Amino acid sequence: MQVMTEHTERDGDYEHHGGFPVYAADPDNGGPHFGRLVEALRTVQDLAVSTAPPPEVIAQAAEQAEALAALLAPYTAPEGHYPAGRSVGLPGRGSLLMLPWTVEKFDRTGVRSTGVFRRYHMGGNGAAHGGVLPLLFDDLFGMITHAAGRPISRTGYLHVNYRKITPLETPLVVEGRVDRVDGRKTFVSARLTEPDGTLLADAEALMIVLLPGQP
Ligand SMILES: CCCCC/C=C\C/C=C\C/C=C\C/C=C\CCCC(=O)SCCNC(=O)CCNC(=O)[C@H](O)C(C)(C)COP(=O)(O)OP(=O)(O)OC[C@H]1O[C@@H](n2cnc3c(N)ncnc32)[C@H](O)[C@@H]1OP(=O)(O)O
Repeated sequence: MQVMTEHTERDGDYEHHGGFPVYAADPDNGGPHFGRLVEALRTVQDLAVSTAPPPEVIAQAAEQAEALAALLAPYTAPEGHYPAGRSVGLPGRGSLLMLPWTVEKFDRTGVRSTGVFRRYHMGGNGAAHGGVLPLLFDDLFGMITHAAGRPISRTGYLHVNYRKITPLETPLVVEGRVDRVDGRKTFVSARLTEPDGTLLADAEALMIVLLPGQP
């Protein structure tokens, strides 16, 4: 996947991306063990919201979690200088915040991503939490805008239509594109479906190109 593509219609300003620093993808995806660490942490997240261990096991888990945090804490780095969010070869670009989905198509005509919602993403009665769908769509819309060669943009609005209960642990597809461009405004839309095409949710959003210096 190409990142920070070279140029667009706002050529002169493009390198500034508003007030954003220029990010680059991590070509090593965080090195040989990073993907494994992120996957293990995701499994811990799944278990943290779905297990009921006895107090002595909780105490042991707390100690191990505290030890892990102490191990990593000395290596805190500035934004854009850690692999999370920049490892485009990993699910969710290696960011625990993002859904662990895999980008399958990334070009000017749109972006498609596939994956599952896991136990961690559950809302009520076995279905995906309503809040994780906007997260999926928002990140997709950022990628769509980027893949279309637009400078860094922020979401002005994001509208989600929940059409059907979104299941967990079921392979799903999300795909979207730029519908229209009007100056700084990029209008985008996307659909979340089951592999057989059953529509679960659709969304539309307005992405607004940042002006120089805008945060
Ligand atoms: C990080 C990547 C690392 C590399 C890894 C590799 C690959 C990754 C791939 C892709 C990812 C790449 C990049 C993604 C990076 C960053 C994306 C971050 C996205 C976000 O983090 S997103 C967070 C939620 N987002 C906000 O936090 C926005 C808060 N907000 C504001 O910051 C301002 O609001 C702002 C600046 C957006 C606009 O403010 P402003 O003052 O400059 O402009 P203004 O208000 O004049 O709007 C201009 C025109 O939009 C119309 N308009 C505005 N809002 C509207 C609305 N709601 N409905 C209808 N129309 C609306 C106006 O009516 C006017 O229209 P007109 O010109 O026609 O009059």
